[in-house]
Amino acid sequence: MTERDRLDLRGLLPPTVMSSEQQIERFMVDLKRLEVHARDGPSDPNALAMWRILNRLHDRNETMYYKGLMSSDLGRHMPDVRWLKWVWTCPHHKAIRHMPDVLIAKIAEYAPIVYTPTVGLVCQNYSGLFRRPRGMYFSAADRGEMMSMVYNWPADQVDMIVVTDGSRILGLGDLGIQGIGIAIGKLDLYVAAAGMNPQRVLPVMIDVGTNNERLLKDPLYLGLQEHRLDGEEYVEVVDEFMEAVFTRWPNVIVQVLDLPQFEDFQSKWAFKLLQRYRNIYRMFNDDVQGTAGVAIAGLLGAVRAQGKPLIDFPKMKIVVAGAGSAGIGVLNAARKTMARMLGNNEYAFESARSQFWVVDAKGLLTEERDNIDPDALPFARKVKEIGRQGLREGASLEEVVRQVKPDVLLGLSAVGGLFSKEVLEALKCSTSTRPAIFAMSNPTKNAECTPEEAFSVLGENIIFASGSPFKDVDLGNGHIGHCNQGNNMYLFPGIGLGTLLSGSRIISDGMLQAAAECLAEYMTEEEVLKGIIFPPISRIRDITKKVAAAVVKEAIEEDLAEGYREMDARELRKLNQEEIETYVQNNMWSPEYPTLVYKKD
Ligand SMILES: NC(=O)c1ccc[n+]([C@@H]2O[C@H](COP(=O)([O-])OP(=O)(O)OC[C@H]3O[C@@H](n4cnc5c(N)ncnc54)[C@H](O)[C@@H]3O)[C@@H](O)[C@H]2O)c1
Ligand SMILES: O=C(O)C[C@H](O)C(=O)O
Ligand SMILES: [Mg+2]
Repeated sequence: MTERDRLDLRGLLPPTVMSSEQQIERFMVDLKRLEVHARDGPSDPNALAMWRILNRLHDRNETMYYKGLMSSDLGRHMPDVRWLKWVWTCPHHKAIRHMPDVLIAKIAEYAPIVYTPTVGLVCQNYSGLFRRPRGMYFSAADRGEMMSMVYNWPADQVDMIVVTDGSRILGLGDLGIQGIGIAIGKLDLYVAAAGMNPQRVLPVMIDVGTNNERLLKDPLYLGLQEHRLDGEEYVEVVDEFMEAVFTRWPNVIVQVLDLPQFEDFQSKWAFKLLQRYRNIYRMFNDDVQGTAGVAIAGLLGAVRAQGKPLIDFPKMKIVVAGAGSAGIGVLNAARKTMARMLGNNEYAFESARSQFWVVDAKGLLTEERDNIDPDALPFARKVKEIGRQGLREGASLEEVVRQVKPDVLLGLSAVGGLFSKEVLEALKCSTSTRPAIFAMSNPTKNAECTPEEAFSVLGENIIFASGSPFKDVDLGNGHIGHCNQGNNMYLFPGIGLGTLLSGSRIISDGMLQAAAECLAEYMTEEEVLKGIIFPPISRIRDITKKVAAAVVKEAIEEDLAEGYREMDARELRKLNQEEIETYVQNNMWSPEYPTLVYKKD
């Protein structure tokens, strides 16, 4: 550590210091792991190999990497991965610069590699995959040092930070320091979808230990090998980190903006930290707030897909499986949206509550539950009420679905296959003309059901969305069962960009709501009636631009917008809708080489 401090490297490398022997062993074990995956793997070795190749390109040539991810028509010209192999074998960096068009790829093809689901596999294997550092590591061992070590980061400007403590990575549990992979993957979307400048994004891992016994015993694990800090000690570390990054990158004079997104924290901390920081710092929690917005857009899409007016949303009966950060975030937002439609008063808020049934690991949640989580408490059903519905505390998901006959079954449980054949059969009793199934857990194997399973049990008259990408289903009668990807990726890049460009000091509920409404309105009536309620990922840059514009507009209306660079608050207020979109568009980074040498013809 003394050597790292002399070289100003604190925080730029994972906390564990390894000998060269250990480094070689780590490399060899990682090499072998590919074989193991190939032999017995449910994991996809091909996806992991593609990630490695892309990652090397990311390290070597950022412009080319993002150009590859962002453009939209490789599919037609280059339907396979030949270009990646070519990049890999090309020895001359300069040669790449002269052949940009060859390297154009499409985001729909590569998002599943750099983001969900492959990013999950990457996190699970990150200690082995680690080659070059990317991002910063603030560990429990750095307490008292954070204010100075934050200056070790080489960039003077940082627009966007994605930070995780690795405690709940997708549906994969505690992956400790290896969770930094998700911060890197999310920031790839900030660049590719929102046009954030890759030089000004910072992935961060707060390493407060891990409770994953396998990692605690793994000699090649790169993080702190101690149990997680808890309570006040934990909060102190996160406080120190927040203070350090906001001290180095305040936004007033130098117009440098930073904006952290909290990602994949255990729910017990997610809500506490959100309440602690959201009114002081410009931050948001993607799993709580981003997911909620995407789910609201999906739920409103499901109402439209039944040919009903949006005002019918408060009549929907919704069963939610999973009451963690994502589930509770969705429940709160859906309840508020219903209440707003019903008159926005206390009575409306109270009556909206009765549209939800929450099933967690212990079954149906009621007021009879011992040690009830305070965040889930508002959604615990009254015993008398559910008695009349033939239900009880702890009733199984299947029973709940059978008795409630819901319009929507939404999963954020991280339990793959939870929507079993029996549960889907029970949904046949739904009183809806077109029930909706949202199997939102990630990665792929954690999805509550696949689209094939849903369409095969329930037939074609359903709406289906999943968190990870699946292919549409050929229903065999000339019809296609559409599989939507309901993932917070449709919102977080736009929320980040919109906040940055508005110059708002906080991210208000109104700004989040505007983002969700923008996504909900994005699909045309015709698309929605076909069951297409979310855009395809190939349109992510366009939807992100619109979401960002909606966030800027709302910040202006709420008088929160303080402006960005030459666009001060007064100028911002003069812009109409179209001009706001142009302003957003003009501030999106594109992967082009800057001209360094000008030559007269
Ligand atoms: N699609 C998206 O955009 C999106 C966004 C955020 C989270 N997610 C996914 O949602 C999942 C949950 O995330 P989280 O942060 O809320 O996790 P979490 O650990 O905070 O919560 C998980 C919840 O699921 C419940 N659960 C466990 N077993 C269950 C069972 N058998 N039946 C019903 N409920 C059960 C738990 O009791 C808990 O309430 C993860 O897989 C994550 O990838 C998806
Ligand atoms: O990372 C994703 O794909 C979505 C979400 O943030 C999750 O935690 O699953
Ligand atoms: Mg997440």
